[in-house]
Amino acid sequence: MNNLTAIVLAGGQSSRMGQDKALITVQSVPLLQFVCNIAASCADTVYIVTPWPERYEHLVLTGCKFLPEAATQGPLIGFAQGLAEVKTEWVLLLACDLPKLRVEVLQEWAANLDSVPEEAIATLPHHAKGWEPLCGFYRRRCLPPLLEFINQGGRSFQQWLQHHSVQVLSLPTPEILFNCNTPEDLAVIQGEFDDLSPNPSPTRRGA
Ligand SMILES: Nc1nc2c(ncn2[C@@H]2O[C@H](COP(=O)(O)OP(=O)(O)OP(=O)(O)O)[C@@H](O)[C@H]2O)c(=O)[nH]1
Ligand SMILES: [Mg+2]
Repeated sequence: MNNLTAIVLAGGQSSRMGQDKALITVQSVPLLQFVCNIAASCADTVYIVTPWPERYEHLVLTGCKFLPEAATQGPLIGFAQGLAEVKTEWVLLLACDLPKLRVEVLQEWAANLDSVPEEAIATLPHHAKGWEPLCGFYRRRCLPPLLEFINQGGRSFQQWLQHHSVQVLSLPTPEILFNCNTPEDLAVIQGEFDDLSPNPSPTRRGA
């Protein structure tokens, strides 16, 4: 299809949510399944990096392959583990808690990877708090500097990216990065989808 692999990270503690975010359903679809299906529409190979693949075996994850981790050591280490398997020049990295991700936006970004300057190791959205490292593209050749950073004790994407050239990905709407971390975030997203439904719940509409 193209020269792209995707890595979906699904090994977080979900401590703010209080239950595994990967299995939370939005419009009846578990979040991990939603994100992986979008990833599979953009990339030939999709790896799911997680310490607990058995939790997700019942999901419909066509064309996706689990890469089991020994333990949760944070997203940067999970990414490095996935990246070690990648054979393509570019990899799309995604969190599993992005309920507003849009396939057409990722496909458009993927179609423009050829125009990213050679010196950039990644192309990512940027917002007020810095880079959005878990919804963007990295060059496979960033693995050696990433491993060096990790071996020196580094665990933060923001700190690692500070040392490198990164190209900004333009966002058609910041909404697609909506991160579902807490029960309040979940209530917001479920409320929005309820409002779009042809038969909105009478309790939400109120009198
Ligand atoms: N494979 C893997 N993924 C991780 C790890 N830590 C976080 N992630 C993933 O990284 C993404 C972003 O995680 P966060 O939203 O920051 O948080 P979280 O750890 O899942 O949840 P909190 O405990 O509430 O911070 C999610 O897709 C997580 O599943 C890890 O150790 N391994
Ligand atoms: Mg998150």
